[in-house]
Amino acid sequence: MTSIQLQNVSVEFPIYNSPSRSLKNRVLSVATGGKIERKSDRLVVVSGLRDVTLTIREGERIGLVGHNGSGKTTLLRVLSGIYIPTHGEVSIEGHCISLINISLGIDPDATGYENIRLRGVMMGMSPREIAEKMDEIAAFSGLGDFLDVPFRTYSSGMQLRLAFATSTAVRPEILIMDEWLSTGDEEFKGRANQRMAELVDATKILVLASHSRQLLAANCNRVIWLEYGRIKMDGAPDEVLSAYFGC
Ligand SMILES: Nc1ncnc2c1ncn2[C@@H]1O[C@H](COP(=O)(O)OP(=O)(O)OP(=O)(O)O)[C@@H](O)[C@H]1O
Repeated sequence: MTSIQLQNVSVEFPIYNSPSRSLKNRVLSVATGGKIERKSDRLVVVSGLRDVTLTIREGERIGLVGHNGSGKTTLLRVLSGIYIPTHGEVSIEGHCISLINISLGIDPDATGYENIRLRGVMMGMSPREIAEKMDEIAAFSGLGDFLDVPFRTYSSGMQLRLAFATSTAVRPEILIMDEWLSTGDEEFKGRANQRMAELVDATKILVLASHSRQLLAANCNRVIWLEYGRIKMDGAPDEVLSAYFGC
């Protein structure tokens, strides 16, 4: 059964070389959603997440909301295995793909085809799976003969087409996103939107962080509001989004 379980998870970023003496000797809540704490004379830490306990089950489409610095990206990175919590336990059952950075693994000097392989490996695809999907990814990218030349010669739109086509070629059980990926010119955008909708439909658990009420209301069946790295509210989208957006 696909599931995610977080037990008392905290993520702290120690700040070395910080002007710690200029920070007051107490917890500082900044105007945004972040928190800086002076632990001792020598140690200043920024809290990303604080004591988060959370269970996500199959079928749930989770939306994350919160002010800048409230911990949304930190949580997505913990779920993607990029950050190991400073405290607490994370247990993830199911094949998980993160679309937080779709250009991760891309080598500017490698060709389009080589980059499809590199990115495929980064996402945990086997060489055989990559070979099976190669034609479909190449066709979806619409890059034609450009796939034989180095990535660095592509326009920024072409680079995104390649990263998008490759990153959305797998069907994970758990999908982690921080935006609705939509890229390219009008023609590509239409196809990209459809591909994203199919990907989200096929996934068993979605975790999507966004500042867009419309996007969260359209795609989520549960919304979690983070503030200062903690869960402030967790419930039905209508209820949480109304409370967060204030209407
Ligand atoms: N690499 C890092 N080093 C130090 N502090 C960090 C790091 N990454 C995040 N933080 C801190 O952790 C807190 C949470 O940041 P995070 O990026 O998770 O917020 P967010 O909710 O995604 O914000 P936004 O809406 O602006 O993207 C912030 O106070 C931030 O300063």
